[in-house]
Amino acid sequence: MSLRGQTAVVTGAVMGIGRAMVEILLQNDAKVALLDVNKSGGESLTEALGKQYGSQNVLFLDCDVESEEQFKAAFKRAVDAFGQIDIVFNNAGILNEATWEKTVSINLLGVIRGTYLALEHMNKTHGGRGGVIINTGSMAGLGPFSCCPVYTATKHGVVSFTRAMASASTVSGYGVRFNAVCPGFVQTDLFSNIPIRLGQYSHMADATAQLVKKMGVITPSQVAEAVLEMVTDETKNGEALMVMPKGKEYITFPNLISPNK
Ligand SMILES: NC(=O)C1=CN([C@@H]2O[C@H](COP(=O)(O)OP(=O)(O)OC[C@H]3O[C@@H](n4cnc5c(N)ncnc54)[C@H](O)[C@@H]3O)[C@@H](O)[C@H]2O)C=CC1
Ligand SMILES: CCCCCC(=O)/C=C/C=C\C/C=C\C/C=C\CCCC(=O)O
Repeated sequence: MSLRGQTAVVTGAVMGIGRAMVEILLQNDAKVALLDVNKSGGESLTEALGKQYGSQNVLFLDCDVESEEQFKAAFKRAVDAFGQIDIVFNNAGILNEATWEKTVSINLLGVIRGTYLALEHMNKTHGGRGGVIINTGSMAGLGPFSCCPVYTATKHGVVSFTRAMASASTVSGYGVRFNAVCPGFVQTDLFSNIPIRLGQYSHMADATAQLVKKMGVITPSQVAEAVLEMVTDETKNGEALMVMPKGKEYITFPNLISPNK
């Protein structure tokens, strides 16, 4: 499937799931702006990707999603370089229950900030040409993950925000689809040094390791393939797609509130 002529912005693009998404977008002929706080890693990755996919198709932008100023400037530079933005993957996230305010700031506020800034360029009611925004949730955004209450709260926030924005977009005619990807355990850097990341809940690390053994672990590429499906399938809006070793599943939620009823 070709995304030729389409431009994507990916946050948390240098490692893990974000990096896998960058690669699958480039393999499908999109142009990609990589946003990350890891400047040296981002520059060397972009140089390598430029050699493989063409330097005109890939751009690194040093950007902390906690900073409105840096994020706004990064979107502007992506538009200046590529002409428009069609696909946004708000993916940057951390797991740290000790620095829990930062976890909220990156995982939830960063996604909201990235969504609103993206809409400034994509919203059809403001001269944009529409597109799709995918936000990274987690299985922890669908049910409680007891060793990480704050991380769980941020991911529930991401899933709910995404679904509410999908509905708002439909009602308001933004022409932008919104979906959340909800992976189980993924083999990335975030999945290392667990006791430190759990802070006051580090005593639950062993019990969680049992859960990991039971549920299994997936690769970043498996997540990227699931995200690509929601990018390209124009029928998908307001979805939360769970990605697990046993496969993918679109989650059915109770229909408690609908503006159309
Ligand atoms: N690894 C896992 O088991 C799972 C991860 N997730 C979510 O997937 C997303 C990506 O996580 P991973 O790839 O696993 O992590 P990772 O640690 O491998 O990669 C995260 C990337 O985000 C960047 N980043 C961190 N803070 C940033 C900031 N303030 N601004 C911009 N970039 C920043 C890092 O430099 C890094 O390149 C996160 O939202 C995470 O919560 C969801 C489910 C499972
Ligand atoms: C069921 C909820 C899945 C949520 C996944 C998620 O968003 C992030 C998970 C990140 C880390 C997992 C946290 C604790 C894992 C505990 C031990 C890991 C043991 C690793 C090992 O080497 O076996």
